[in-house]
Amino acid sequence: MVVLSQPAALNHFSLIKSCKPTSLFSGIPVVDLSDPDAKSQIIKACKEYGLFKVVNHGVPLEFMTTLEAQALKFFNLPESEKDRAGPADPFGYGSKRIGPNGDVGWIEYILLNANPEIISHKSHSIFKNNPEIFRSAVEDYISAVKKMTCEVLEMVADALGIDQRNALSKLLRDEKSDSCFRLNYYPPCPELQALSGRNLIGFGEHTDPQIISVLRSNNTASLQISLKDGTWVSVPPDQTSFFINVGDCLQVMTNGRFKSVKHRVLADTVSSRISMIYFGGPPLNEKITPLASVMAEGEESLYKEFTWSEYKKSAYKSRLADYRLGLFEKSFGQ
Ligand SMILES: C=C1C[C@]23C[C@@]1(O)CC[C@H]2[C@@]12CC[C@H](O)[C@@](C)(C(=O)O1)[C@H]2[C@@H]3C(=O)O
Ligand SMILES: O=C(O)CCC(=O)C(=O)O
Ligand SMILES: [Fe+2]
Repeated sequence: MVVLSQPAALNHFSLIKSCKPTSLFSGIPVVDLSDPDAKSQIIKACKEYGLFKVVNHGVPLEFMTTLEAQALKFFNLPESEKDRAGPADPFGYGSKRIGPNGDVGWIEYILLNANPEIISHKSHSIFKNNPEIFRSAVEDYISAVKKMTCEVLEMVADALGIDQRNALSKLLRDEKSDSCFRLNYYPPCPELQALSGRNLIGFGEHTDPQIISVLRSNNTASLQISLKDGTWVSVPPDQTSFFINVGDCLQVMTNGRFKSVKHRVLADTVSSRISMIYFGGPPLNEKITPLASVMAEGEESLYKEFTWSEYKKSAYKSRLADYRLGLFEKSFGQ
């Protein structure tokens, strides 16, 4: 038997993986939201990649940099202080463990309900021991990103020929919208150098369960997506833009036309990564089913009927890399 020796910091085997070297992918679609043709470019990107970058998005740069600085301040606190805002069950501060079913990553994070009333609540566990400026940076950022996301969803609805332009955006604007927000911090891991050829998993491969996810990160090229042919490629970072990806619900609502993209993050030896992601989700009781106007005549839904609450419950019983939509697919011809 060959025993691989491993630095103590990495004594969790499932953090280490040998991933094929990836190249920086130059094909990520870039959509200028002020371009009159933006909506058709978005549709094309959602079908081909399930991910695109947006520029001219209207979110003030200052909101991104202020939140990044506040988040770094938090992640640089002593562990004992950060732990006062944990554990993540699912909301709160978490370290290494992702979700309730044994997934791990080289990561620290804060997961929050994105509802403005919950964030502004005085006794919020994350903010009660942290400066007020942190809370207001989160509030400003989420509200601007949510507005931009709703505009993008309105362009999507328009381009899909849906009568009601707000058919998708109203799910995020609903006061019962089950959206969440995540601040991820991936510390550098110098010990990784000793493990030549192997990689350290920051956030393992998965798809996002919600409708849409909007990510902003610092300048690290550690986010990867899986292309249609299964090849993993690295997403060239851009700290002034957003990367928007299709979630499982939007895949279902377009009856599989849009792809919920598989993605992951690998940690680095020298650079730390910080990312902030808004996950736009529907109210819990919302039925997730293909939108009538996207369906061709006689086309059947590829999926069984379910509510977001049912899907979410099932997602929280799954492991990160599981193909969660599989349980909800109709099996034809069997
Ligand atoms: C392992 C898990 C973590 C996760 C819930 C799950 O059981 C499966 C989906 C995971 C995910 C991925 C996207 C988002 O980061 C997230 C908040 C979500 O809604 O689904 C996480 C969940 C989590 O970290 O709690
Ligand atoms: O941190 C990142 O860049 C991506 C993390 C992610 O995919 C997630 O939180 O769902
Ligand atoms: Fe994700």
